[in-house]
Amino acid sequence: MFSKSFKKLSIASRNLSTSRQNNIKVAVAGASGGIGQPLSLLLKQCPLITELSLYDIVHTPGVAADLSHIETPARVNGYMGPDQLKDSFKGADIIVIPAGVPRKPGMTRDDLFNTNASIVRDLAKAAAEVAPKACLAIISNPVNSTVPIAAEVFKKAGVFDPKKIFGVTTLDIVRANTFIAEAKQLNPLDVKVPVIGGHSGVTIIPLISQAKPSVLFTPEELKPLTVRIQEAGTEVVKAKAGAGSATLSMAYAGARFTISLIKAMKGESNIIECGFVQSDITEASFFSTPLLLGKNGIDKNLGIGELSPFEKDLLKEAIPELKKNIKKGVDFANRT
Ligand SMILES: NC(=O)c1ccc[n+]([C@@H]2O[C@H](COP(=O)([O-])OP(=O)(O)OC[C@H]3O[C@@H](n4cnc5c(N)ncnc54)[C@H](O)[C@@H]3O)[C@@H](O)[C@H]2O)c1
Ligand SMILES: O=C(O)C[C@H](O)C(=O)O
Repeated sequence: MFSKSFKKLSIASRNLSTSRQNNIKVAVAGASGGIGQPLSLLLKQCPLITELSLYDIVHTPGVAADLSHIETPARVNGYMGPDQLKDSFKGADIIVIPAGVPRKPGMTRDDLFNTNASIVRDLAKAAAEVAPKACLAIISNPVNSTVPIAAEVFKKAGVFDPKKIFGVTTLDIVRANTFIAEAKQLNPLDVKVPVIGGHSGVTIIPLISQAKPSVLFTPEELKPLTVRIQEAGTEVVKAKAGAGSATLSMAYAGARFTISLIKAMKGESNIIECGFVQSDITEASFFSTPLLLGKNGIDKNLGIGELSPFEKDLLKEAIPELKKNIKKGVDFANRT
């Protein structure tokens, strides 16, 4: 009798200590927003997450109370306002940042710089202080500049690890997969298209020549398809007519990227996602490529592979714009 209950107890405590080792805390900054709320909902559904920390300058108590009733393991805590920022990030394994203003029709992503640069800088400062080993997944636009800002902040604090700061470009891949599946009548779940470069206009470079399964387009088809992928964000901004930009598809893409990071952290092999990271693959010091993810962020940058002549031209056009966007972010971080 005694030995049976002792056995039960020791199994229970073994399970508890395994689950302690397996704790994954994800913080979302901007959690009350158009992206933040559905992203937090999708993350709450992920059984691998044990703590979901929701930070925003408004409304997080309500969002957290609402999500906390969902019957999944993640404990949900809401934090509101700058006084609670560091508590929300403390101990996080991953910090996802969709904080900041979205575009309205007629605006470029770069037009968001004046507002969003300082928001990302301040969030990165807090992360560098209380969660320097966390992976950062930055969604806030302009991604081509906000990622270099966060990296500079981490460098200044002496805690920069280039394997752990990512700009989330997953939505570009999701769109490329969807549009190509539509064009070729394939199941979108079977299509995988790498999209490299950055996350705005001509810096978005879909590598359709590397699509899996392999697909063929005439030059007359390839050009408009590429432009549609590059301008898909604007397509949504126009359709929303002043009510913001992509939120639901971005929440899906952000959750996909975050859950891939978690799976890799937990030792699952062959987890590959594109991400905008510090890079020496091209002349641009930050560049998105397929990345093999591991226990500590990037295991290996998989590079750009063989480009078609059409894609080489896209790359040539993207580099000057990317370099300009990156410099703007770096200069801002060093000035302020
Ligand atoms: N990377 C991508 O592919 C991609 C896709 C879509 C949108 N975005 C970008 O994501 C950002 C957010 O878009 P959205 O539609 O969710 O906007 P939104 O306005 O609906 O939500 C933004 C949220 O950020 C919060 N916020 C503002 N300042 C903050 C601060 N200092 N700290 C914490 N939270 C703060 C706001 O209170 C709000 O809840 C925009 O910059 C948008 O351009 C990026
Ligand atoms: O287009 C935008 O402004 C938002 C986002 O970057 C997107 O690609 O949908």
